[in-house]
Amino acid sequence: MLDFLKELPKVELHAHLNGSLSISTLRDLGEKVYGENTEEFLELCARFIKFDRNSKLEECFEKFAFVHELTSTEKGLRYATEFAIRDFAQDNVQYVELRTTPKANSHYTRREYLHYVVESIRSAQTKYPKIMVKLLASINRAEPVAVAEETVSLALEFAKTDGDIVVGIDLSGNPARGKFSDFIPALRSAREQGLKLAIHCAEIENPSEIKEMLAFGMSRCGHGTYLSKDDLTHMKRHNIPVECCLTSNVKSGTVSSYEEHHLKQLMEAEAPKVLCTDDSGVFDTTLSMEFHLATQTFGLNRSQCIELTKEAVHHSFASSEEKQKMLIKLEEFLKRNP
Ligand SMILES: CNc1ncnc2c1ncn2[C@@H]1O[C@H](COP(=O)(O)O)[C@@H](O)[C@H]1O
Ligand SMILES: [Zn+2]
Repeated sequence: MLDFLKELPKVELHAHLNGSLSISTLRDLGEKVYGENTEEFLELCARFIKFDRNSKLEECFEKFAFVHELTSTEKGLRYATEFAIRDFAQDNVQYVELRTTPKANSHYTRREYLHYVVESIRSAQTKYPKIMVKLLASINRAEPVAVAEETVSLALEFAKTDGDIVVGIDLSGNPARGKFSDFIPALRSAREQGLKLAIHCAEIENPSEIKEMLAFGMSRCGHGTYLSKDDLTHMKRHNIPVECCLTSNVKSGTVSSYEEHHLKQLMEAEAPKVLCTDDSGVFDTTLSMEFHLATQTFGLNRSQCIELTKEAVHHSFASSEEKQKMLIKLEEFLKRNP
């Protein structure tokens, strides 16, 4: 089964750039950025992917500081983007929607951050022509609304010049921070001007915020862990897929075990869903492994894995021609693996 899943031309819709660098890629990046990997750096890499049974979501957000340091220069950021794409391509992901929070520091502005990422995506497309890459600009809800407004206006600007790559906005960051309603005007303006919205919703228990988010609407829902039965009916009626990230949820402690993952409820309710990695680096996983976990835990068979991939094609922010291309790749794969 794992071989079949590794070969499957998969579609990844929920991947944070700075969270998607595998441990060996972090070492590659360390060498590029610092010239060598010191013992101390290797120790930090090992600690980066370490979780214990009592790990909490809060700890994940502290972990990102380590990669953010590595990508705090133009060089680091460009390499990180290329390496993340390389890792997905190696796992036979045929389409990935990366998302990343534009940052500003002494080396770059938020506009330059996006520019470097978009340029690296373009050059990676030449180097790894089998994978198609899109980008969502992330709003970190722990940051001020003014930053969110700047992110939206930059995403709109890039959507004009690089509309084949920049397709939407993601709302993410520590769900215990910030107030969703404060971000509504920025998100609404993005949507009205043609950007798609993927929103981290119900990653933790917060019924009033979930209500606000569902009333506002979204193209896709990140995690959806604490959606009620009625909410699932809403998702089904409005054809909003839940981006399920099994390892992320279990390792960060928002779901207590794989068996209890809400993918089961989503399947039973026949509600839209997609399998994703979230942060394949931090959570030390791959999309193939996420599918494998789903087959092991919930008994999904090969054709259900294909159906899930088709659902991902359908819910991607790709153009209809691009979706058609993905489906053809799937058909070709099926012919080789009847
Ligand atoms: C574990 N569940 C999660 N829930 C919410 N937000 C998350 C996340 N995992 C990652 N991020 C968001 O993505 C950033 C890292 O990638 P970028 O620097 O943007 O490329 C994190 O700092 C956080 O804001
Ligand atoms: Zn996420």
